[in-house]
Amino acid sequence: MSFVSSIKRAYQVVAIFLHYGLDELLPKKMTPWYFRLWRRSLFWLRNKHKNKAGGERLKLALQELGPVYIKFGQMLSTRRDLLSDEWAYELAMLQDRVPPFDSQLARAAIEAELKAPIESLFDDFDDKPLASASISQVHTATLKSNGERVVLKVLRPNVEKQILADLLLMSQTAHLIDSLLGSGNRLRPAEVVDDYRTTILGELNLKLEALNTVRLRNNFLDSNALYIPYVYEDLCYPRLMVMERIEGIPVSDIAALKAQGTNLQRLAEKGVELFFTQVFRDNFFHADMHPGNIFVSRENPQDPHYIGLDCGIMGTLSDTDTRYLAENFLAFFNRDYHRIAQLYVESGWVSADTDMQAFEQAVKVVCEPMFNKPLNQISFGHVLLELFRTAREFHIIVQPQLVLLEKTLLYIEGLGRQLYPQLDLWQTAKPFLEQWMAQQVGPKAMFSKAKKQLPYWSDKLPELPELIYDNLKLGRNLLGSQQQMLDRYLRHQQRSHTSNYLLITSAVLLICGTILFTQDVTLWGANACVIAGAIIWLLGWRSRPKIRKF
Ligand SMILES: Nc1ncnc2c1ncn2[C@@H]1O[C@H](COP(=O)(O)OP(=O)(O)OP(=O)(O)O)[C@@H](O)[C@H]1O
Repeated sequence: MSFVSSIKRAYQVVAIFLHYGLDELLPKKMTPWYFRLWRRSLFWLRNKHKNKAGGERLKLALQELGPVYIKFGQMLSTRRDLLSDEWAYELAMLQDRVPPFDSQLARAAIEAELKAPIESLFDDFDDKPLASASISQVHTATLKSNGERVVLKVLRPNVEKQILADLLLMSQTAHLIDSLLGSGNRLRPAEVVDDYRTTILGELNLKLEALNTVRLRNNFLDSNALYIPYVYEDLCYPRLMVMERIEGIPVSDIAALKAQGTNLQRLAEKGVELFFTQVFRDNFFHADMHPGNIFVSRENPQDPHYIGLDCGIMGTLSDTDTRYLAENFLAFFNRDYHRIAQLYVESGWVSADTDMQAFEQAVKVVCEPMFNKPLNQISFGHVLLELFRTAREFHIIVQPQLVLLEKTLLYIEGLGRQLYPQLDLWQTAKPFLEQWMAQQVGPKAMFSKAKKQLPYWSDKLPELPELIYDNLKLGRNLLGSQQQMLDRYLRHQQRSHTSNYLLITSAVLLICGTILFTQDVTLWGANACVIAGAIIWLLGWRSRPKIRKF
């Protein structure tokens, strides 16, 4: 995007914000005189939606700004602890109720990927979209080959271009703010935008999303907590994905869940279990768990299960990070901030020269007010966020995967508390984490790790005699060539000694000859010394070893 179009887009963003009067929603203390002056200088951009409530205005503004802002709104909608119910409800509407795009464009995009007419593979393709979301649009159809009801998810036209342009603008603004705030600022908007960039770009390849969906589905095939729809892999492309159509109640529709008598406590607890299972058992977690992607099955309301969609953004952690994260949770649940600070160092998240006492003190400042509350009132996602922020002050670069995880925890927690406000994350998570830790250390863990390696060894075992023979042969050849090298080296050393000895002798004789010449004592003696010195020098020179590699 050129500089001019960047400026144009920046103006558009500001204009939309002001047209929806979002500046009026800022608290007075956040609007210093220069902000008010700047606002007045843009007097022609008036609030055109005075009659609408704040939440609705924010929703409409984000919607008009496009996918990048819509996703941001979705992220916000889960934070019921930060937003009023009315605002959260409005932002939750962003999830799958974005105005649809022309179905002819959708048809053209689908057929371009399939390289065939829709009717050749599907019956009853519905031109009216089932849902129209920020990145894609979803149409229903029936698969000709097996008569199954499916959905076709197709990317919005030009969505990549729009997203990249917006990200560039966001990143330019963030860098500008960064440099205005100086190096000591806690906000680091550029870092936030970079994280967000990685996340949102991952959503733009539906082929990748299809692969993620298959992997997550396989992890939960036998689960009574999560169902992931079947994906028709051979009908998936970068801009198109075909999968089983699911039926369920959107998790944010609490009224419908209550109406069918869903056990909300069980549902909230299952959400927490799912988070820990994905992170610790599978090390592959859904990192975009906003309510628009989660449905609840209508079957068995007393022991309900979730249905998960949209696996565009998935996270994984390294083994070490997973282990330290688990310990971190346990230390946190045990209210041991000394251990928390220590774990940051042990895990390598903090450099060894960090002022540990100061860091521990900072961790204490974050954790102590939390520890005074009952566990069911603590937001763990929020605490983790604060810990990462503290870590940043100590120049710790928190890896994007951990940030992704922290956001997921925020979602899960927001969702869980929305379903069941008394949700005690600790009671639900503790047994899981303790069991996991027990599996990681001790003889049982060693045994299970050895068991994990078993298929590898059973695969390699038949090759073992051949490998031993090859290695012995290699060893023998190596020994032979080493012996040759040693002989050559010794000969070289010997020649070098002889040559040095002769050259030194010749130098002595030449010096003696020169002295005898100057003394005018015996001319024949001086001549003999010089001649002998010259001959010996020649011999020494000739016997020099040649420079060679061994
Ligand atoms: N397999 C499916 N069966 C039934 N409905 C589906 C299915 N997949 C998607 N949908 C509907 O389409 C909506 C959008 O799908 P999805 O979340 O995958 O799209 P998206 O563009 O990635 O959206 P966002 O990024 O806003 O989450 C879902 O909220 C759901 O209502």
